[in-house]
Amino acid sequence: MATKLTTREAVNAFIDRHDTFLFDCDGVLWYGHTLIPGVDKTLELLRRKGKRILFVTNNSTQSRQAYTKKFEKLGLSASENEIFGSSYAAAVYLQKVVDFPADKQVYVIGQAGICDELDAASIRHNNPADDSSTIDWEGVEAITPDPNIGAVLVGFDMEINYRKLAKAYVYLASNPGCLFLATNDDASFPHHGRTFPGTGSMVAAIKGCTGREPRVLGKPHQTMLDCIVAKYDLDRTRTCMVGDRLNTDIQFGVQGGMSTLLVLTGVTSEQELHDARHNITPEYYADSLATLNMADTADE
Ligand SMILES: O=C(O)[C@H](O)[C@H](O)COP(=O)(O)O
Ligand SMILES: [Mg+2]
Repeated sequence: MATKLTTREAVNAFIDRHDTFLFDCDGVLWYGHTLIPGVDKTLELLRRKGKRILFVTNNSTQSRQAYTKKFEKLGLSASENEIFGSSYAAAVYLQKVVDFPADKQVYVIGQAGICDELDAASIRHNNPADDSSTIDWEGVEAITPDPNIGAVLVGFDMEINYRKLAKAYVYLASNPGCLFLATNDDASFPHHGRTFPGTGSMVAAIKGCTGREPRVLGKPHQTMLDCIVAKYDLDRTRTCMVGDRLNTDIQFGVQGGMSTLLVLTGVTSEQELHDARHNITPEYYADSLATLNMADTADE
């Protein structure tokens, strides 16, 4: 049963129990370019208490470098090496795990974040914007298998269209050796208290037509967490994953041997949390990350 943080004593005990906090971004820190009220004070408070803070986002639309500028614009501070996005996870996977061949190319469905991280890892790829126009059947018939495409990588793409789906389909259906990768598979995207189609919608379209399962590189899959734990030599038992989605953030933390805090400012409502149909339960939950601002500050 999840414990709701509602008192100063409970918040103090929660904070004292942890050395490191991994924060999800969309639905926890912000909606798009709007800060969720009070979270800036929470990050300041935790840093004043000497806590390590890292950011782990499934949002593939921006690179780590671009995210540092977003943090700055919202009055938050975060260095590039404190940010782990699913585009970075995909680039690390292709470079370090797959050792992606230099003479092959990745066909990307997605936005700048993926392209920038692949560039940083010296992995060749298409420019998704080149495929953003509509297509007729003559154009579809001109799409042919391409043995130079070694992987199809799918992320959040607000310009998804039939041309892109047809290319991904042809490359994957014609070549079983072509990798099918997804930055993440979140079903929905939290935006100002509502939800909209998430990356999982784009991934499902290609799963549906090819019948192939992608390797998903973002939360809840543990590859990204293993990188973070190794890089910072984290003690999982004194690390807390803070997120708004049960089947990515909280599952990521539970499977990773960490404690977990669900906040109700994103995709999960209190009613959904208590719905017994899902089997993922956070250790703690709170109305917002800003709930932690109740903590004592006397001992800083
Ligand atoms: O559809 C998506 O890609 C996700 O909703 C979005 O990226 C989630 O980002 P996060 O909550 O992990 O920061
Ligand atoms: Mg989120």
